[in-house]
Amino acid sequence: MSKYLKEQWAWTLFCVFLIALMSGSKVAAALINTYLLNSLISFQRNRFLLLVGLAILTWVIFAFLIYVVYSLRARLVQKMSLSLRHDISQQISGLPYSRFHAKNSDDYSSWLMNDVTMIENGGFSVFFDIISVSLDAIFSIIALLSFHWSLVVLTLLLSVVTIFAPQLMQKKLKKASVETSQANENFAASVNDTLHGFDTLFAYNLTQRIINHVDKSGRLPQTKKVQLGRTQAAATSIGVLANAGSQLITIAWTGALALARLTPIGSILSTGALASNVFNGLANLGPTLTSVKSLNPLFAKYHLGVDTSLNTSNQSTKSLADATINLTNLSYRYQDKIALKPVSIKLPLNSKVIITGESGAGKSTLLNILAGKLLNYSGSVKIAGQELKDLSSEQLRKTITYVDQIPYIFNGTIRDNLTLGEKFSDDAIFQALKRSDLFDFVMAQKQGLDSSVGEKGQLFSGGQRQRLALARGLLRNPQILLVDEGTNSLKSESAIQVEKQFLSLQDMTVIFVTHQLHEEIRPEIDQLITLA
Ligand SMILES: Nc1ncnc2c1ncn2[C@@H]1O[C@H](COP(=O)(O)OP(=O)(O)OP(=O)(O)O)[C@@H](O)[C@H]1O
Repeated sequence: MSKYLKEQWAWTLFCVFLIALMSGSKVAAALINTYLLNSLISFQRNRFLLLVGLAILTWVIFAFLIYVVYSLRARLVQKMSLSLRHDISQQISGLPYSRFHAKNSDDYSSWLMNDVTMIENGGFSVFFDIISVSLDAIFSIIALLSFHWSLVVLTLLLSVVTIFAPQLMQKKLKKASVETSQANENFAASVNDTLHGFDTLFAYNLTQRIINHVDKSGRLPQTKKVQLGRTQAAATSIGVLANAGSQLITIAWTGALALARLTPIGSILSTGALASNVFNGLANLGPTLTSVKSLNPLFAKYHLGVDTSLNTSNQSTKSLADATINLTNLSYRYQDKIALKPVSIKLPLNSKVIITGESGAGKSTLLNILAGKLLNYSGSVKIAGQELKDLSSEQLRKTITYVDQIPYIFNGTIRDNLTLGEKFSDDAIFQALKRSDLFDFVMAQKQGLDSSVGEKGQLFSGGQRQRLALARGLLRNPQILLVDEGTNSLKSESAIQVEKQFLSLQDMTVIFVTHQLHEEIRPEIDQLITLA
């Protein structure tokens, strides 16, 4: 966490300075009360009026500082959260393919949303709370010392009672909050399950089940929350009782000191409040420090050991000159399961290759290896004479483009989905759309390239989504284009047309995986590989 505080060190220091002023003015206001009463007792009217004015001024300054400190805190916390999110996303984006998929993508979203919110509330914000309560306690101790040393000793002794009294409920509180959190998790899982099944329930005219389910599964978390609320209320009552009792004892002791003429009588108005600052400060310090420390495992979780500078290392970033592919005894296994039996094939530059085979024969596995997703293969894959494992990821991306079997369509415009944020001219985009037979459809849209595709491309048909993904690949004009079942959603006639277009691409090696070989494209094929 210190990394993020250090990044904002100048503003953080300024904020700490303002918090010190805030604590100082709070304690000063309490001290003014002492002198107010003293001036009344000795009938000093002018001094009394002056002190009333000073008290008002101090409270106005205090209120103004609260506004400034809390606004600045909010800005600083947001800046730190932004930086933390940036670091986490940098770690995620630097993950190799297999490491990324070792986790569910929901886990990563949870890091970026839930965990960052937890750190924001339980770490960054709490840091300023710790400073604030500590300074309140320090200034109050100094003020008490100015009255009589015994008040400091008494306050510290009473602090022990105030700190430990609410802890009588600690065990019960812990149990109640674990049970509530568990009940919430179960509720969320159960609601998600029902909502994900909306289509099925709709098909059977049973969407009413959603209401019953939400009502029923929502009851337990409610009960647990009420229990938690009751335990929290009991802990608060005990805390308030201990605090008020301790304040009364302090006031009584101040009275005794005043009777013995050891402190001014007016101090009776301020020692209670000053002692309360110390009780609260010390009572809050322990739990807040624990809350900050409990975040350490979260920070450790994001350190995935990924060298995010890898992509910009001095490895070559040029595409390969002659992207001939040579596979020698290439095989792959998932743990003890063979996914691809050994194959040895040479695929010359610009050749048009179709890979077929039974389901499960390893067609997608072979493409995934060529796309650089599965690097722990056995045997050898050489591209332009270089082992695939040794190529930089940038070099690989510039040479090879992979079009997925189930392409992901982002919720944006047609242009966004094609360019993925990179710069391409409209002409290049149109060319790619023509090659994937989607040009006429896009032009018929009201806003052309800037028309929305809807969430996960739902405004497009399955075949159109696939053609959009093919156009995305073609736009990069790679030397090697890998297409996994790229036309399986298209009608036979359209599929043949798109496949022919692919196979006619002069300056590109095209490796096409398909279940169904259309006889019409056979003459265009240079190599037909059947995996067994
Ligand atoms: N992530 C994985 N973990 C374990 N086994 C896997 C994994 N992915 C694929 N396999 C297995 O590897 C074998 C080859 O799978 P692959 O997807 O390459 O076959 P395919 O020929 O493309 O099949 P299809 O034509 O049905 O898509 C299959 O037996 C499959 O069950």
